[in-house]
Amino acid sequence: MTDRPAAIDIIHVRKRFSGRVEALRDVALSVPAGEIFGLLGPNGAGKSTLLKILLTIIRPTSCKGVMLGQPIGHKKTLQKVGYLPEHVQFPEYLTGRQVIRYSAGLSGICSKFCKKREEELLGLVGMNEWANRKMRTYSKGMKQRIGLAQALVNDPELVFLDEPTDGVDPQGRKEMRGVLKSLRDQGKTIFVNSHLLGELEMVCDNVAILNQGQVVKQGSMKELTACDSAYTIEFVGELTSELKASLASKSQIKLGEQSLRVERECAADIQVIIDQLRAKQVVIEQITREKQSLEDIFLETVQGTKTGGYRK
Ligand SMILES: Nc1ncnc2c1ncn2[C@@H]1O[C@H](COP(=O)(O)OP(=O)(O)OP(=O)(O)O)[C@@H](O)[C@H]1O
Repeated sequence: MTDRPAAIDIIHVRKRFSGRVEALRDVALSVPAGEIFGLLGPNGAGKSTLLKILLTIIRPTSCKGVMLGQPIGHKKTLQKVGYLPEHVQFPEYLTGRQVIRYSAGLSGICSKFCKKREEELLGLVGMNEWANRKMRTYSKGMKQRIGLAQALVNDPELVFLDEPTDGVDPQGRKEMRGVLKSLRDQGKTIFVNSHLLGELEMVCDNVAILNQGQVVKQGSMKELTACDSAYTIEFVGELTSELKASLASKSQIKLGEQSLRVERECAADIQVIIDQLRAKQVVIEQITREKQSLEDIFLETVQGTKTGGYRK
């Protein structure tokens, strides 16, 4: 986690539903302000329940902490918050533009500013062209885009997005990532719930993994994915048998056909290895840092399985 002040800092969050389902068991989370935070977890982990507690949609069994400097549940703070629910539904007889206008009205935005805001938001989510068509004619991805626009209508400091890219095509997902990054650049905090790990990996600064109602891992994307890292040096040319033997003698170095994999503990030796290769006129094509994918970390944490690393 970074040293930024927390937009959300919570401890002892518990939720037991009446059917005795323990959806959250003593959750503690810290979400740095001005960053993109991803909450991931398998189905039923408790992600939506946590979001709904923060938004006061459901009552926690216990919850301590603050959101935007105020205790959780402080109603006025919610005026600075935006929310895109999972499976968002809007009246089918409204157009996309009308949905945004309606949300602006609910947020108390005066009609003078409403028109300008409407245009800005439609542009931001790429829906200008279809703004005057009715919701019933929209694809799932288009509905999600309008859902995102309505979540931003009050220019929130903190935005909660529950599965925002559900049903959105690859182009739309790319655009959505662009929107999230531009919101972060404006200093906003974005809290995304998702099980699309690849999506989160591309956009999040920090993540937490929730499993069976408990946070099982939390940290910056950089810290988490850097574990087990190694370097791969790709080269063109023949290694002399003497150099091969010298490299192979080190257990942290694995020699491939035209590549070398150097474990992280041996990273300080990389410069020496590069010098050795160059001295033998071996051309170095590229040096890449290997890291764990979010999927590896997720599977390792949640299921105790591992699928192997990938390069970046
Ligand atoms: N209103 C409710 N009454 C009883 N149990 C509930 C209620 N809402 C959720 N639950 C249960 O709480 C647990 C957590 O559900 P939640 O919807 O928060 O999970 P999730 O991580 O968001 O899952 P998904 O990824 O499938 O959306 C699940 O076991 C769910 O069945």
